[in-house]
Amino acid sequence: MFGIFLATLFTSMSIYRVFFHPLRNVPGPLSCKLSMWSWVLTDWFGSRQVKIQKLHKKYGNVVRIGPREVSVADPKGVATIYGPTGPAPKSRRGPWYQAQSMIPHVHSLQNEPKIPDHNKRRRDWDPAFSLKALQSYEPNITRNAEAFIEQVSRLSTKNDGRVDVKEPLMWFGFDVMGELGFGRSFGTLKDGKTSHEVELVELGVRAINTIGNVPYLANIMRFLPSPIAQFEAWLAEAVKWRKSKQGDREFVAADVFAYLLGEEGEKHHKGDPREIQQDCMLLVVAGSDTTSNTLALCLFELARQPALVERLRDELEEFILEDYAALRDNAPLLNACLNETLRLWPAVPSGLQRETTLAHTLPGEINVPANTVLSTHTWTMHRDAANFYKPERFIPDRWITKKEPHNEKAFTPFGFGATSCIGKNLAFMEMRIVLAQFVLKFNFDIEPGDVQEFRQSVRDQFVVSMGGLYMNVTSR
Ligand code: HEM
Repeated sequence: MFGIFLATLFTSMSIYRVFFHPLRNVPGPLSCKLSMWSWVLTDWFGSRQVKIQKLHKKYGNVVRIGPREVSVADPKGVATIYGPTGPAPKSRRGPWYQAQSMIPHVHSLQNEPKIPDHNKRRRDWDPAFSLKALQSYEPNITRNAEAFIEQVSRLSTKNDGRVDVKEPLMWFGFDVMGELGFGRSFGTLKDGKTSHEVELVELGVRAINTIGNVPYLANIMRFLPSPIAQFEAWLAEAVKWRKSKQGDREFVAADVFAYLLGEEGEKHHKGDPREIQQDCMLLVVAGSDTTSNTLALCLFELARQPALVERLRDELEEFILEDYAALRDNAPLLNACLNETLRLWPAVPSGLQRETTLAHTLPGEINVPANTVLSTHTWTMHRDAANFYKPERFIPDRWITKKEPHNEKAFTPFGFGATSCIGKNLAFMEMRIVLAQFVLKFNFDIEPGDVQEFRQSVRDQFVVSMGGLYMNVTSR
C-alpha cells in the first residue's frame, strides 16, 4: 500500500515538474528537471563546473539545472542576480547554504540566509580587512612565504628536485589563515607535513558541498559520525582556545576574531555565540585553499611558459621584494598572471545561489517566479569566446594590452555585490608575495605526464581542489 502511495506521489510530482512547473519552458536536461539527486554524484566527484559548462553549450545562456533552479551564463545576469538593482537585497541565499551549518539555524557570515542580516554582520568583519589591518598582516605573510620557500628548497634537495609544490602551498595557506584568523598557527610549515586538521577540512568541505544539493539530508547527517562532525569538534576546541587567549596577541596586533568577538572595534551584530564557530570554519575554508590552489594553478601554467617566466623575472628583479606596495602597484605582469589564473581556473568555479522572493526577469527576457534558485556560472563565463579571446589559453597579456575582445563584466572570481569576497585584497597580498619569491628563487618546469595527471585532478568542490602538482624545482 505504502509502495503504491510512493509511486503515485513520485509520478505526479515528476509530471508536475516537467509539464506544469512555471520553469517548464526553460531548457535543460530531463534529469535536472526531475530532481537534484543527479548533482550528488557530480559533486562528490567534483565535476560540476564542466557539466554545467556543457549544459550551457547545449541549451544556451539560461539553463534549468534543477526542478526550481536556473543557471545563467550571460554576464548581464551578474548585476541582475547579485547587484543592488537586482533581486539581491530582497532575495535569500539559496538552499545549498542551509546545509553548510552543523547546528540548525546557526549560520556563518556566508550562510546567513537574509541579505540584510548578512550586511549587518559583515560590518563586524569589515575592519579586519581594512587597509590598516592588511598592513599589520604583511610581516606574517612575508615570514610564512619565506618558510614556504625554505620548505620547497628542503623538498627539492630531499627528492632530487621533484617536488609536489601544492603541498607546501597548502601549508602556507593554512598557517597564514590560522595566525591572521584566530591567532593560532597550524604549524604545518614548521613541521613540514600535512596536519590531520587540514585533511579533515578537505574531507568535510567535499561532504558538505555534496549534501548542499539535498539539504534535508544535512539534518540527518548532523546526528551521524561524519568528517564534518569531527571537523566541527576541532573548531569548537579552537574557538574555546581562542577565547581563553583574549589579549594574548602572539602573531598580530589584532586577528580577525578580535573584531568578531568585540575585543576590537564596535560590534553591530550580537548573535548566537555559536555563530563564532561557524565563522571559524568559514575563515579556514574560504581563506586557505582558495589562495594556495590559485597559486598552484598559476605555477602550473607558468611552468609550461618559460619565456613568460623570464619576462616576469625581468619585471620583478627591479624590486626589493620587501616593498609590497611596489609589487601591488608597479608589477603589471605579476598581477596579470594572477588575474589570468583566476579567469582560467576560478577558485570558486560554479554558481553562488540566490533564491528569489519575487518574480524576476533574466537576460533574454526569461521570467522566473518567486522561490526560484538562481546563479551565474563563473567557469562558463570565464571560458566563453564571447567574453574572452582564445578563452582556453593562458594569456596574461590580455590584462595589460586589452587588444582582443574582453568583457570585464564576465570576470567574477570573487563573486559580486554585498556578499562578494571580503578577503580579496588579503588574497592578492599573499599571492603576490609568494609568487614573486618563488619565481625569483627557483627554476621550475613540469613533465608532460605530470601535466596530464594534474589537469585531470582538478575538481570543483565549491572551492577548487586538486591532486599533487609535481614539478622539477631547483634553486637559481
Ligand atoms: C584567490 C583567493 C580567493 C577567492 C577566489 C575567493 C572567492 C570568494 C567568493 C567567490 C566568495 C563568495 C562566496 C559566496 O557568496 O558564497 C567569497 C566569499 C568570502 N571569502 Fe573569499 N576568496 C579568496 C580568498 C579569501 C581569503 C584569503 C579570505 C580571508 C579570510 C576570504 C574570505 C571570504 C569570506 C569571509 C567570504 C564570505 C563573504 C560574505 O559572505 O560576505 N576569501 N570568496
